[in-house]
Amino acid sequence: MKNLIEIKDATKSFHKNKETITPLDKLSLDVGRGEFLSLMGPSGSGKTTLLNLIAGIDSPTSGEILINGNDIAKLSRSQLTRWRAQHVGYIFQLYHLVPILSAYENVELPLLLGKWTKAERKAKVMAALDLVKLSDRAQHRPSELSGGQEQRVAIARAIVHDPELLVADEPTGDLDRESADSILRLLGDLAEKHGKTIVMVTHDPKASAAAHRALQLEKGKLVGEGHLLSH
Ligand SMILES: Nc1ncnc2c1ncn2[C@@H]1O[C@H](COP(=O)(O)OP(=O)(O)OP(=O)(O)O)[C@@H](O)[C@H]1O
Repeated sequence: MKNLIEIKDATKSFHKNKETITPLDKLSLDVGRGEFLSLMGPSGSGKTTLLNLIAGIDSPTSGEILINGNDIAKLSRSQLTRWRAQHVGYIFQLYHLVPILSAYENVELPLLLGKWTKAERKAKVMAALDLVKLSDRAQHRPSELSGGQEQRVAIARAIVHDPELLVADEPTGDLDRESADSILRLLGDLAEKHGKTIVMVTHDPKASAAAHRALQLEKGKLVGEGHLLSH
């Protein structure tokens, strides 16, 4: 199977008072294995809603979300939580690191849910920190790191359990250009050298241009494809 993600007619709607809000409207989308995809679009166009459906944080009102051929829209809340812990890494704009823990301990967190021994955890954490080029900062706390380094720790935490899917919501939104570019190169490497499938929401055309494919959302529908900037 070539695609990791196959979304078929996914709709998400909410009822508020007597109004129905439809952040996603019968959206269909395929994402290949090892593809780095960016989603752009105006505020309120449904980008985060779509990302949350792909990551199994939320379920669609109707439609299918096939990941690896498995329709996660059919899973119960607890099945979805278990599925997510195994298959998805989430990267946030503001890193969401635990301030009182070291970089090492932050990266170790997702592994504490599994049944690895301490030595196995150590090998995985150090491999992830090595991949983001921060093994020399393992004992630093987030406040002792730059924004770009904090985001690298957050990426190490997202990949430490070796998920095939990474979702990133504005991962460079809080970074200066140089740090942003280095994070984008890292995400590109994770797709190209490590086979991760990455779906990234961004408002930054330059970040979007770093992806293999860029899609534009408007009012809950895909309206266009292509890069706003060339490489
Ligand atoms: N739980 C909810 N209940 C009601 N409406 C919601 C809910 N979640 C999202 N929405 C609405 O769905 C629409 C799309 O929201 P979404 O966060 O997906 O947009 P976005 O494209 O990510 O925007 P931004 O770029 O500002 O983050 C918005 O109008 C929002 O108010």
